[in-house]
Amino acid sequence: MVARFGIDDVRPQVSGRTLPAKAVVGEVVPVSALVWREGHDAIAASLVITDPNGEQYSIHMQQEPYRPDYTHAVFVPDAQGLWRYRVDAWSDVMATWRNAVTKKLEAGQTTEEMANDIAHGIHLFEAAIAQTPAPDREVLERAAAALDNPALPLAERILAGISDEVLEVLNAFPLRELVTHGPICDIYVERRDALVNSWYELFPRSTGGWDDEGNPVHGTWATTAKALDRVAAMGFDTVYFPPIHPIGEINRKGKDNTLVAEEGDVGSPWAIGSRDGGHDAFHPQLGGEKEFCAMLDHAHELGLEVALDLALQAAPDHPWASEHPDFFTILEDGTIAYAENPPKKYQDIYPINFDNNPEKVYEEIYRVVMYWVDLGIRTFRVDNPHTKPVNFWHWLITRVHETHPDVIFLAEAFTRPPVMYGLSKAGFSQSYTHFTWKVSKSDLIDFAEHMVDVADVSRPNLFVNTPDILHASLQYGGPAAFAIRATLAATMSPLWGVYSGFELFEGEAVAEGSEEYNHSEKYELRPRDFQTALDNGQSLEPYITSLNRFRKAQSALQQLRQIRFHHVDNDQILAYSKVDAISGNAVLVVVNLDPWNAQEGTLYLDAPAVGLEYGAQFAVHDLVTDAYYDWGSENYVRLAPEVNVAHILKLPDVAPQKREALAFRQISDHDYRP
Ligand SMILES: O=P(O)(O)O[C@H]1O[C@H](CO)[C@@H](O[C@H]2O[C@H](CO)[C@@H](O)[C@H](O)[C@H]2O)[C@H](O)[C@H]1O
Repeated sequence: MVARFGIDDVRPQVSGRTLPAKAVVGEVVPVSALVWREGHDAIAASLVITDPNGEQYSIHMQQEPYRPDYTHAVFVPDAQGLWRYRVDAWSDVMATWRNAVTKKLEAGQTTEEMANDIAHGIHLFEAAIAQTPAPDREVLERAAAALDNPALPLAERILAGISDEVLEVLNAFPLRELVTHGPICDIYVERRDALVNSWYELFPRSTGGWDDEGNPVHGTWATTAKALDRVAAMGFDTVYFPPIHPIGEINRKGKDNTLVAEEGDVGSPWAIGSRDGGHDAFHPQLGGEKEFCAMLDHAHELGLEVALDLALQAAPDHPWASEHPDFFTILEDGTIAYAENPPKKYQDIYPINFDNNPEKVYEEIYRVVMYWVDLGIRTFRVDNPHTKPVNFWHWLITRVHETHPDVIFLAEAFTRPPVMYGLSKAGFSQSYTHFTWKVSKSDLIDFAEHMVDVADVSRPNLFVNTPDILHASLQYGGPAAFAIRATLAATMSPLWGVYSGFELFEGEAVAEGSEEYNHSEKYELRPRDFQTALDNGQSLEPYITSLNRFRKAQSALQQLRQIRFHHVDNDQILAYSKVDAISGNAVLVVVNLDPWNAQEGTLYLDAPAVGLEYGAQFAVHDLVTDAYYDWGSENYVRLAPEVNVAHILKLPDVAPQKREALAFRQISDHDYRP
């Protein structure tokens, strides 16, 4: 249906409004729309918000000065749950009148010539007064009285009706005619940790240290608890454990992914299930529920959240294989096919067939998830979600959120963008990304700008490494490469992650051209001596701790919806700023992407992008070195990797009146989606 006024390209909206957009509590959510009408009369728009309790309020939307069809507003949800919003367009009769009388006055028209305008204005004020509560009403009453006073000079009468004071009241209590409702859009608001969080991955079984002969000892929940102290001290928020369940013995993998395990090989923890139990059981050497809960209590005391792995597959000796053969695909020869993620082969696991007996499979997985939720787990890292049906994930996440809306699901979806974003749309709170493979300046810029573009749909968790991904830049870049990647991940996105060993600069691949670690922890115990490395000054721990501290102190680094790149005349130096539209906090990050050589250049600051005037002179504070510099629009920068790979500069806070505009991403005419 064609309505009275045009309301197009309303954002955010996801999949034709069939799914909610994403936000978290306290996040600045920009809403925009194209709002238009015929002729020259004024049109205005309101953002009508409904919170999860059904309370409604409305925000006046701003028109872009030179493109009046483009309107925007921001709002900040303050509670978890499903929010709704709508853009309403309406005839702004007061603005139409203001525009007419201003022009006529400027053209020198007389009181007689403007008699109809004055009479019309008085009627409009009467209508506005009738709907405006005291004390604001009195502002309008005074203006109406002046307008209606023939003893006053014409200019004085008109100016009383168009004063800033009157405008302010009319913005708060607009006089709307021909109100046209836009479509209703949903926004699902999660807790803040879904957006702002730093993750650390460790294998609990590797926390046992060594015996007297120097052989690794299998970790327990008690040794894991001890390991958490260091993780918390580095400022991480979430510690993620690969699967903690019994590991299959049939087809168990040996060291470095060999297909035959030797005596004593511990196997891959993703090969879940054995005679000791399946997805709701503990690996017997780690300890049972009581010990696990003690570890969990300790984590919570440290302010750490524990994330578990949800890997929906089964070792051939998983209880499901005998109790629920209908969970799997039986081949013509009666065997079950092992799993693959081409070209990788997972000979030690069976993939689940979600279509054989969906009701039973779905319920069993829900039961497993709720077992862990009931023990106090609120975050799951989901293994390979892109190899399972998306409608299953939507069902599972929605069902879990019905009783536990605070549960966060991170999708390990290293896959094609439509699949990655499809999973996010279906309900995943966060997603792994292709960040590990983005190393050049241009790739990083494209990647980061794209993150902002899809912020309504997907929250990227930038892991610098994983047990599967040791990128070549870390294999050949030396310690500075680790510092560079950590800086980028920790400052580009409010979510970042580190897999253990990164701080020790572990960078040896199993083979030339491979991204697999040598002596991969996926197949053997890997205790680490973090303290000696730290004592010898051979650890990235202090820098990682600083990065996490900066992230907590600088709210600009806690938002995903805004990033601006600044030109540097050197392809090895990347500069970007981030601004928090609520506090005005602004940070500029300058990174040397070359781990081996000092790089220098001139940085041309896009001053308005950080709320400054062109040509402004100001002081910046380098959080990394604690140095202060005087900066302007052109700045010499030099970064030597053996000293520092980056400046993380605190800029002057953005003035309150400029903040909202910076939060709002300008839609270009090219970007217009009819
Ligand atoms: O397939 P991805 O690259 O996304 O990797 C994830 O899932 C894998 C399968 O669960 C997992 O692979 C590891 O466990 C397998 C099962 O035990 C084993 O066969 C593989 O050799 C081992 O790498 C991978 O670690 C996980 O991140």
